[in-house]
Amino acid sequence: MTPPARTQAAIELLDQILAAAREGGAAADTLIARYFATRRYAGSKDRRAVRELVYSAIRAAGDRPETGRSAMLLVADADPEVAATFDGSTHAPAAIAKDEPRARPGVAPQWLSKALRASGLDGAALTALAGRATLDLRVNTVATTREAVLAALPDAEPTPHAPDGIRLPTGTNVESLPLFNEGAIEVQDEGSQIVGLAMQAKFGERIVDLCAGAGGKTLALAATMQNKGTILACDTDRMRLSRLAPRATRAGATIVETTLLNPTREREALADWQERADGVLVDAPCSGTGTWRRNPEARWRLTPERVSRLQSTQQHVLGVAASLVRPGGALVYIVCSLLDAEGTDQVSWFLGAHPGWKVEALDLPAGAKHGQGIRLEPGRDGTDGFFVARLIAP
Ligand SMILES: C[S@@+](CC[C@H](N)C(=O)[O-])C[C@H]1O[C@@H](n2cnc3c(N)ncnc32)[C@H](O)[C@@H]1O
Repeated sequence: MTPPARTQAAIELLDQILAAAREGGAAADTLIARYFATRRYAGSKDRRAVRELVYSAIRAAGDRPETGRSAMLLVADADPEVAATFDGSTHAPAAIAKDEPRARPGVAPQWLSKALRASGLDGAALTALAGRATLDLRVNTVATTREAVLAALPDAEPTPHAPDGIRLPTGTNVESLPLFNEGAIEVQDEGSQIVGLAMQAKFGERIVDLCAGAGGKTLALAATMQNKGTILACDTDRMRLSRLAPRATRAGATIVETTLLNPTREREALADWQERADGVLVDAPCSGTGTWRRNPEARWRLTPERVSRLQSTQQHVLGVAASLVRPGGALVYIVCSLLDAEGTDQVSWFLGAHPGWKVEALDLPAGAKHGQGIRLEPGRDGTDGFFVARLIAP
């Protein structure tokens, strides 16, 4: 593909991504994969270049743009080489017209930037939310050591904060590495590894991972527990939860059981666990404002109504979790969001609704105190954004 044809392909893809953001359709990565599945003439360099253009345009536009072209013009404004590809030739975008409208540049839609500022993020800390993510993995210490993995992977380096983390060059095909297939490594952002440490899971304990999804944090807990004890991994999403069992098998995490929950009827399925868990992890469904480095188009999908619905779900899940914790046991609340409405405010709500519970101070390898817990920020900590708090039952 010629450089102008790559720009045109990126514009077409952006139009599809915008439509999906408006209508709740597929994620950008899925749309990019589908686009190239039917365009065999595009080689790997073309795909990489188009993908890079698409993501640069997504990162540049704060509000959801009207058209893909208006977003790509932001990239052209910053890069003369891209501007030169708007030459009107065959398969190229039309020449840029004088005063042609651009998408609004910015970190996020205005209502969201305002809410993030009110949550204490401004300037570089705000801009970093839509920056670029590193490729981090967690070493499965049940199977091996970080030193052994670093010795086997010359391109890898230790992550700066997480004790079992390694970092690989972005774009590394992790699934093709023998260590991955042997269960020695799992892709997991360094921030996700760090907030999981707040559970302080110990050898032999009984832990519930209430919102386990495909088990990213479940597997880390199993490793911390040296694969001794019990972890009950639950979720309401059958598809996500079904991905956990094969991952656990690969990692040799034999202490993990799974339970599919019916939303609003979780307590029936968890009747045997009432007040019996040493710890309950609530990695709650959230707006994901801390993960825009990976899904920058998620900024265009969020609405105030959606945040408010998520807050209700978070409170509901926190209530279910509280009923499972034994007296003196711990509830760890995590969101990959930097909005106080989903983080520290939810802890305040919980303390008001559950008399006798106390917040316990956390000492984690990164992050800083924020309200009732600890916050990790992409700008300061180089991780995805997270809020985490640890609560102790009366
Ligand atoms: C942030 S994700 C979990 C990610 C996962 N813990 C990890 O480390 O990869 C939140 C999960 O909560 C689940 N969820 C939503 N409502 C729930 C409910 N009422 N009970 C349990 N899980 C729920 C979602 O399906 C989603 O998988």
